[in-house]
Amino acid sequence: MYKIQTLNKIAEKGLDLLPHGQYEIASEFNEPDGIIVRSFKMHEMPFPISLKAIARAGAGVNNIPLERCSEKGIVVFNTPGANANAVKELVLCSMLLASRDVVGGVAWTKSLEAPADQIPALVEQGKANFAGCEIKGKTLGVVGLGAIGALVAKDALALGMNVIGYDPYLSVDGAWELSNDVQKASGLETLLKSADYLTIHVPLLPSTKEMYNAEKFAMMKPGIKIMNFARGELFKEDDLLDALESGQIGAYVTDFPTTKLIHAKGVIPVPHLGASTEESEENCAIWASRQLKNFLESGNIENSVNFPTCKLPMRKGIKRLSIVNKNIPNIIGTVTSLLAKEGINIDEMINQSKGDVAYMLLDVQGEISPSLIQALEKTEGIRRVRLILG
Ligand SMILES: NC(=O)C1=CN([C@@H]2O[C@H](COP(=O)(O)OP(=O)(O)OC[C@H]3O[C@@H](n4cnc5c(N)ncnc54)[C@H](O)[C@@H]3O)[C@@H](O)[C@H]2O)C=CC1
Ligand SMILES: O=C(O)C(=O)COP(=O)(O)O
Repeated sequence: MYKIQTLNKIAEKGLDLLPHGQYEIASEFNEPDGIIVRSFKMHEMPFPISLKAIARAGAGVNNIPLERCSEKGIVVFNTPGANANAVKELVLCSMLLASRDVVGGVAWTKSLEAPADQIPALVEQGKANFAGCEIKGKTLGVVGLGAIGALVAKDALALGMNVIGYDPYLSVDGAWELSNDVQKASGLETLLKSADYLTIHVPLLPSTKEMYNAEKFAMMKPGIKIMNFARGELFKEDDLLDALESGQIGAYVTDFPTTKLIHAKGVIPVPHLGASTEESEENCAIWASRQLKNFLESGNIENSVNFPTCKLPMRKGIKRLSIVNKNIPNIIGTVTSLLAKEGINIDEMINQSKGDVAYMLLDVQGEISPSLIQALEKTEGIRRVRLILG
């Protein structure tokens, strides 16, 4: 029986893929085999030895201590793309909210207290306070052209905007997805100088933290409208507040409100709703559950954040060793000689590495004794050994 701990509410359609009798699912476990999480912050959480994998039902993994997971042989998955349409739709909506003061206008209308026959006249008198501009013909800068950025770029073109994009690490698949009509910025500065609207879709990493600061704001067109549905920490908050106050930034729609931002001039705070649609929650939960199930039952890894892709076909009756190790010389030799000493034959094997982490799967014939597992576990550089029976 595999124990799966859910740290956030996870859509039932995903959890239903983990059959009762084989999986036990609860929000609290002392020794879970796997965790499914959304935005719960896991940095302070201790990880028991039983924990083999974490599936993030979503894209951003900055809430997960990836380095500690790799050191402990815990595989982390995410589901980039599964919630991209939901975020894209809210970004498009936010671009309109930043252009037309619908938020202020609705609040003002709801505050009107007058006899019913006077409301239409009051509305006509007051509406001039909420007028705005159109997005057609304006230039949208999209930073990060992955799952979300590419969708936003495509739909902004369809709405008649000029779109300029920047992503120095764009994958080949990502490049195929991208419309030819998106202008490719030669550098971030070029994009920042030409954009009337800016939307950011990059992960929060040490290299992207507070990347948007006073120096960058000074490059932008005065009054630029910014949408941040990526992560709040991408912006240096005090610089942002100054730029909003001075009007250098005209509007800032953020999915990551903070105490200081909520009431600041030009801010439209959204309570982290980017991925909160029924469709996206189900997609993410289904994808996360599938990845976790596949890994626990076969040892196969696909689309992990901290591990290489590594898979062998799974068959009934197979005896498989799944071994996580440090990516250092001689481990494969040590493993194969330990197996040979016990008369274990290797039918098939695969070894892959990603940075400091390496992973191997060995389909074997022969008796795998607890003492052999212990000997493997004691080998220097080996972080985790698991026997999987097909
Ligand atoms: N508000 C919400 O509810 C949601 C927020 N997000 C956030 O949006 C981010 C992006 O999500 P996806 O598009 O699904 O991820 P993705 O992995 O498909 O795309 C990210 C893109 O950013 C690019 N990139 C990385 N560093 C960059 C840099 N310094 N400059 C320019 N481009 C850079 C990568 O090459 C990649 O193409 C996530 O990491 C997450 O933080 C994602 C989903 C929901
Ligand atoms: O997928 C992401 O990166 C998100 O920010 C979505 O977060 P959530 O799953 O809605 O808590």
